[in-house]
Amino acid sequence: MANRTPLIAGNWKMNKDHLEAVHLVQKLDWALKDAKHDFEAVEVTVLVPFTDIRSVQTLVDADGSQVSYGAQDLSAHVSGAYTGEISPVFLEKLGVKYVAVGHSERRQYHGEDDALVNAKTKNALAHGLVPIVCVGEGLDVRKAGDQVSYTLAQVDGAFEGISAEDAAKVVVAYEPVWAIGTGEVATPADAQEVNGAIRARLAELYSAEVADAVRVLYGGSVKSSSIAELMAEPDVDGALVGGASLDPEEFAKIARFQAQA
Ligand SMILES: O=C[C@H](O)COP(=O)(O)O
Repeated sequence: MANRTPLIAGNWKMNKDHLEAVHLVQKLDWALKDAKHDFEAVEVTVLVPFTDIRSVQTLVDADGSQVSYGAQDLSAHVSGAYTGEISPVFLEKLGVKYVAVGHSERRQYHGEDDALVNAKTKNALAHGLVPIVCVGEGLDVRKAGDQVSYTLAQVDGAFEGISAEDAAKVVVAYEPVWAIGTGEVATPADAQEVNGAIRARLAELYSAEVADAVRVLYGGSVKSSSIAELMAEPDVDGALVGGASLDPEEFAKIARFQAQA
């Protein structure tokens, strides 16, 4: 895995209000502290609903927690007449580190295309946020055997016009849509095939150094029982975890994949 620090990111999706968020982060923090989790070795973050961010920030600050927090989306704009949108400036002021961009649920239910994903990725980078750019194919594409070309086209779109310096900061999450929330995990070989192809494409678009720096996560029904074998693949640098991130003990186990007996 070269020198990349693995990242375990929990995407809560539209779950947990701001009070429940405090409890969940507190329990996660305790579980990780009990396990003497080495945050230098494996980074842990939670992507929470916008309305939870302030509460999570207060808790993390008060507890001196090393769990970072982030958002699940951001606007492609900075300010102005964009009703309902959230500026990266607001997120940055709340201490947000990571922001998911182009999650398949945004692409599917909100019509987000590669151009918008690209604009949001640029906006995040311009305001000191680390975008977690989500890519991945649906079942029809997988059945046709076109998962690599389909996903690489999304990568090309997301990175269009982004400098090498900025590209090296981006996190990419490969999430085959057929494995999201279905209990169906891609095999480690499936994940490696596409994650490896993403890294190779970054080397073509930029350089071997940039490709080597970018963390490429896997997402889709990740559990503590599947994380170790996924992480054993050379191009899987962590996980974007949905459902299992709502259970603090389970999520802490996923984050400690290296330490598990
Ligand atoms: O962002 C997370 C992914 O959509 C995976 O969700 P899941 O772990 O519930 O399948």
